[in-house]
Amino acid sequence: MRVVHTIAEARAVRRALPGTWGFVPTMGYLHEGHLSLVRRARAENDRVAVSIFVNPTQFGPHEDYARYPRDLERDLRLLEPLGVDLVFVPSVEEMYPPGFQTWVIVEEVSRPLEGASRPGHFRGVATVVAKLFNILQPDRAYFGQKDAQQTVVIRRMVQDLNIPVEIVICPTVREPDGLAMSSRNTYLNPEERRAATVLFRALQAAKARYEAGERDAEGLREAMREVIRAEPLARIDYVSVADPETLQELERVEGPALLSLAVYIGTTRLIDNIMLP
Ligand SMILES: Nc1ncnc2c1ncn2[C@@H]1O[C@H](COP(=O)(O)OP(=O)(O)OP(=O)(O)O)[C@@H](O)[C@H]1O
Ligand SMILES: CC(C)(CO)[C@@H](O)C(=O)[O-]
Ligand code: BAL
Repeated sequence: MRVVHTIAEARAVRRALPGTWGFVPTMGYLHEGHLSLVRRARAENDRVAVSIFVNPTQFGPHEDYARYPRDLERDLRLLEPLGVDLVFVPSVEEMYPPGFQTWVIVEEVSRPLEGASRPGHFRGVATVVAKLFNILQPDRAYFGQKDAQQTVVIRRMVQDLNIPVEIVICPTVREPDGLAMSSRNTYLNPEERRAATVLFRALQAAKARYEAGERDAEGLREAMREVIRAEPLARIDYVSVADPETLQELERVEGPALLSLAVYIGTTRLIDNIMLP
């Protein structure tokens, strides 16, 4: 497993090792969700690259960039047994040298949901992912369904900019009590950790109402809100029942629907989603 910090070294390793390349972009502090992407990439490609980069341009000025958890040694220990060929760990200066001024903006699908709550977030995500694709030139890239809007934004970018990479979306890995794995779960104290199951419980409540015949999208949103309001440590940022491709809010659920939500547990903001039917 080669661990490199510069773009020149990453390109050299990529060029030296023949075969198909799978790529898993991450912000590190790896958990089983990330590792599931790496295993899938390992199974489907001759070579696997992982990037670890806490990308400052996708964080708002009042977000958690500075305190985002980082532990490179632990991450490398977790990756070593998985058969990863290349780990790319650039510095901020390597990715954004002085004079940097070019951005990738995916317009419509970046606007609602996470984009509305985190202005500029998807500009940062799309730009860094485009750069990583250009540097590593993977055949396939692996993303988690947990960040559902991110998968829509990246797919759109790849299609619109003719980037020759296949985007593979992998299922959300959960804790036994349903909480979606996230590096941000480490911010939760024990009481908040118990309360954090409210995201998955809210999604399940809406799903149950759908299965009981509810097709009014507002009825499904209300089912989520009821569960979250009953949890004193939780505060709703948004609940959504949207078209999975356009991400526009639905009035009626006649076909596939993306149920998603963002909830503050104390000061920690968590997201989750499921697809219907
Ligand atoms: N529970 C999960 N199951 C499957 N994939 C996941 C899970 N959590 C994160 N991923 C995916 O791993 C990739 C890297 O995500 P990232 O490093 O931001 O992890 P994270 O734990 O989601 O962090 P955050 O705390 O920022 O939400 C993304 O494609 C993301 O969707
Ligand atoms: C795709 C990504 C690594 C870009 O910084 C990030 O948004 C993430 O971890 O999901
Ligand atoms: N979408 C995962 C990375 C982030 O929250 O900034």
